[in-house]
Amino acid sequence: QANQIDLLVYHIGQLVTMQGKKGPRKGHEMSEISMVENGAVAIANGRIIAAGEEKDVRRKISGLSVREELNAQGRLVTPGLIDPHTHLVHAGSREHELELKLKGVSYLEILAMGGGILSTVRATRNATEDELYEKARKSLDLMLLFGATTVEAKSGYGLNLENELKQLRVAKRLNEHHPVEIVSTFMGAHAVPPEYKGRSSEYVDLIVEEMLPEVKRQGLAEFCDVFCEQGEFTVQEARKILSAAKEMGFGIKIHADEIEPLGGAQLAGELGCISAEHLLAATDEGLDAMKRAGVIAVCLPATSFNLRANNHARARKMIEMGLPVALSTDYNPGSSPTESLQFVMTLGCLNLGMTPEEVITAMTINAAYAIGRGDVVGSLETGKQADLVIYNASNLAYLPYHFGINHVDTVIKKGKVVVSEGKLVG
Ligand SMILES: O=C(O)CC1=NCN=C1
Ligand SMILES: [Zn+2]
Repeated sequence: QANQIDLLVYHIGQLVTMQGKKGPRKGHEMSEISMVENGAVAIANGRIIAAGEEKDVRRKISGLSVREELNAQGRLVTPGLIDPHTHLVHAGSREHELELKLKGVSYLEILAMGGGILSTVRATRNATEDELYEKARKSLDLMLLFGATTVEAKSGYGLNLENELKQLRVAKRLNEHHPVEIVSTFMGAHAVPPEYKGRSSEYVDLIVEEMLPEVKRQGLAEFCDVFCEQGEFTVQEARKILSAAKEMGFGIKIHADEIEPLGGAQLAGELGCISAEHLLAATDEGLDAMKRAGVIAVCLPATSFNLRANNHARARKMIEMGLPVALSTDYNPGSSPTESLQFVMTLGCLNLGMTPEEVITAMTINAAYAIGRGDVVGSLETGKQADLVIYNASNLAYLPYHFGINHVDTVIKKGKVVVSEGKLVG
C-alpha cells in the first residue's frame, strides 16, 4: 500500500492494460486487450497502484499526495514491450552475407561453409568482456528507445566454457546497470564449434557434464536453449541437453523446426518447454504436442523476412488451435539484425496475419510468460511493475500500420521516466 503517489500518468487516449486472467492468453483471449479510453496510471515505489479510467483512478488515490503528474495528451499507452528471444551479446556483424544471400546461398549453406553463427563465434571469442558490453549496451539502448523494457538474452557465441561464461557475465552486468531488465539463457548448444567438428556427441557431453553445472553454480542463466536444426543438433541431442538442464533446475526453450521439420516442436511438448521458437516448418502434430503441454509458441517474423523464406510461422493456425503466441525480434547479427519490436509488429500483421490486438498481446503478457515474468510485467494492473510506454499515436492499429519509424515518445521503467521525447534520459 502507498502513502503517496510518485507519478500519475493521466489523459491517456487509449490505455491498453492487458488486464485479464492469469497465464498466457490463447485463442480469442489474444484479442481481449482490456483497452480503456480516457485512462490513467497511478504509480508508487515502482509499482502500479491503479490503472484504468482516469475518473476511477483519481477516486482510488484521492487523499494521497501526488508528487509528479505526466499528461499523456490523449495518446496511446501500452505495457512496456517484452522481447523474449534475442542473441543480444555478440561481437562483429555479418553484412557480407547479404551479397551471398542475394546470389541464392542459403543460411544453412553459409553455416556449413564455416560462416554464419561460426563467424560470430570467432569474433565473440576474440572480443573482451568490455567490448561485448559496450556493443550490447548500444543495442539495448536501441531496444529501449523502440519500447522494450524487459529483454531475454542468450549466450551461444562462445561454444566453450570460458567464452559462454564471458557472454553470460556481460548480460548479468547489463541487467545490473541498464534500465532494461535482462533474463539470461544459456545456449552453448547453438552450433558445434570447429574444434568438435564431426564429434558433436562429445561436444554435447561437454555441455551436459561441464558447462551446464558451472552456469548453474554461478547462477548465470535461468533458461537453457538448443538450436535443434539440420547440421546442428539432432532431436536426440536436444533431448539429452534439455532433459539434463531441466533436471538441474533450468527452464527450457528450443529453437524448433526453423528450416527443417526435425520434430523440435514435438520435443518441446514431450519435455514441457516453457517455449518453442521459430516453428516455420513445425507440423500439425508438433503444434498439437506443444498445445497439450502448454508450450508458448514464439514467432520470429523478422527472421523469416530476412531469410527471404517463402513461408512464415503459422501464427493464425496457432491462435485458432489455442496455442499461446508470443513475438520477438530474434535480434542477432545473422538471421535477424534488428532491435525494433515495432518492425516486428508490422511483420506480425502483414506476414503472420495477426491483428494489432493479437500482436500487442504477443509482445506484452505472452512474451512475459515466455520468460517466466508473467506475474511481474506484461500488463498494467495493481501490484505489477510500472513499466509502460507512451507513443506518438492515438490508437494501437497506427503502430503496425505506419512502419519504418519509431513511434515511442516516453518509456517508464519501474516508475522512472527513462525515455522522453524519443531520447534516453537519466
Ligand atoms: O545466425 C545466428 O547468429 C543466430 C541464429 N541461430 C539460429 N538461427 C539464427
Ligand atoms: Zn534465435
